[in-house]
Amino acid sequence: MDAEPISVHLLAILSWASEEPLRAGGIVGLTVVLGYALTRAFKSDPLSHIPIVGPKSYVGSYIYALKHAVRMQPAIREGYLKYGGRPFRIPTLYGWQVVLASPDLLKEVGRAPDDSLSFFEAANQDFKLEHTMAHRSHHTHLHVPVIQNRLTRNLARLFTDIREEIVAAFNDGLGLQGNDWKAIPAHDMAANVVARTSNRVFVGLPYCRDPEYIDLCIRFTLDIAKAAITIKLFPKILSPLVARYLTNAHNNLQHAHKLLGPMIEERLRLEAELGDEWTEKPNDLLSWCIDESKGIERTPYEIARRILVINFAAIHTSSNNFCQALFNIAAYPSYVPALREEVSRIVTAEGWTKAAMGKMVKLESFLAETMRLEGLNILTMQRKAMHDITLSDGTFVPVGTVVAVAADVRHLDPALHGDEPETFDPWRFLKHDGPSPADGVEGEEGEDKVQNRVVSVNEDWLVFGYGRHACPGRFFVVNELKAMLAHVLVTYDVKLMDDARGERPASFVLGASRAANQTAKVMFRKRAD
Ligand code: HEM
Repeated sequence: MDAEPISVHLLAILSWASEEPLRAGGIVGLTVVLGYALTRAFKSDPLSHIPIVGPKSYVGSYIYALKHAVRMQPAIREGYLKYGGRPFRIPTLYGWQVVLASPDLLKEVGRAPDDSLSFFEAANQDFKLEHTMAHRSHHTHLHVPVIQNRLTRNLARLFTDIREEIVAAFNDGLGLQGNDWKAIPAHDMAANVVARTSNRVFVGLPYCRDPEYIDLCIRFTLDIAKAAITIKLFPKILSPLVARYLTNAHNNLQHAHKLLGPMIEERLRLEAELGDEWTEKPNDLLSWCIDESKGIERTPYEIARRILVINFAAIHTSSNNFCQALFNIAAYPSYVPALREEVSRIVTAEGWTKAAMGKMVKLESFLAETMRLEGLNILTMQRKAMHDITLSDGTFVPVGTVVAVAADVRHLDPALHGDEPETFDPWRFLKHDGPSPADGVEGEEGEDKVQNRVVSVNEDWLVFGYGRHACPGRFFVVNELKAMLAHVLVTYDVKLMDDARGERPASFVLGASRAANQTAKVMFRKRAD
């Protein structure tokens, strides 16, 4: 199945060739519709057995696809309710999106090996990774076990560095004077603090404070997304040339090599010279990636590229969720005293440690609720069929089809997550064990527990995916996000801008992805006490 209809290529050629925008607009519009209709009309439909959401006619489904290109959520919900958890498909501008929603099928997809339902090939189709990141990082994944095992195991030891970088990054990023309020562009600030903090652990000082390197780490993900759109506008045969000359994918990789290459070279030299006697060896993700790199992976260029690949997975995912939680702190001030009390009490008793973060159950529930309602993935766990497959419910999935799991509708299902699922309830995931103060049982006090650890992966909680490709960075990032939020709560007052009129900045939704509002500002002030 070719996922890029002829119309998309025609659109590209026409819009490049024409110098009369208005007339070209009309011609392009007509061509898109005709191209799409022709593409579909002359192809047999290998997915005809999977029910469709929206109109069944060619032109009707194209108009439906255009309408839902911006917001796919209502279409997914319609399919979820209409087909009662059975697979369904939605027309998109690039072909059919097959959606799975039943717990059994999502478990099956999560467990499927990559030579059957491929995570990497689905990501490649989306982001054209073989051209934007080059094939090596796309096909080798040594960083995944490194993140999953070594990063996770070292979190307690690295926590002092994480905390130090958070404090410094907020100080530098906010630039507050005295006790005055200051309006801060929330999204950009969040990206900067997250990129610095994460890279303190990825590559260490001084690189995590180098504005040029941090800018590259933040920009890289967006450049990949833009490059993928450009590449998809042209026939596949031209992809390598388009990636090389019409996008800055290649320049970004060169840039990373220029910035990190000398340091990586020096580390490789010391490793070769001193081996196990290198007592000053940095304890960071870069060192662990070097340890695991063999043969042609073990060059400064390849290792620098791998660090960018890790940033691609880490920065925007983390900063978006931090920004969404920050908007919730600003928009729902009535919950702040309880959160502040919890953070102050635990930090006073334990200090700023990983163990202390684990005890902040109200903060964890607050973060989980933010991710449930404002998480990045409306659809998740995209997988591409590498051969014809028949799922356990009998659904036939032809080779080349991309399937995905409906995360949002499960997160909004009242049977799974309780009443009023559309409402932000920061204590939704708290459970009080034992008597509460209101019970008046003397000498006994129950304790709050969080029912849903954010790092969980199960069929009802899909923010980090599920199964063999569930996010390996989740243990790191949940600690990082909690440490950042705890720091904000006890160090700053935060409120919405006056002109927001009490309304939380709306998220930006495109297709099946959601991002925090990119332009909204939030007011910050250093707390007096
Ligand atoms: C709040 C932040 C984050 C969210 C919401 C998130 C979410 C996800 C999701 C949904 C997947 C795909 C799971 C699947 O398809 O089954 C994934 C994969 C991945 N994530 Fe994260 N992630 C976050 C942060 C991070 C961080 C900080 C790192 C690195 C330190 C990271 C590294 C990765 C990698 C390498 C993969 C690919 C795993 C594989 O190839 O098997 N992520 N993440």
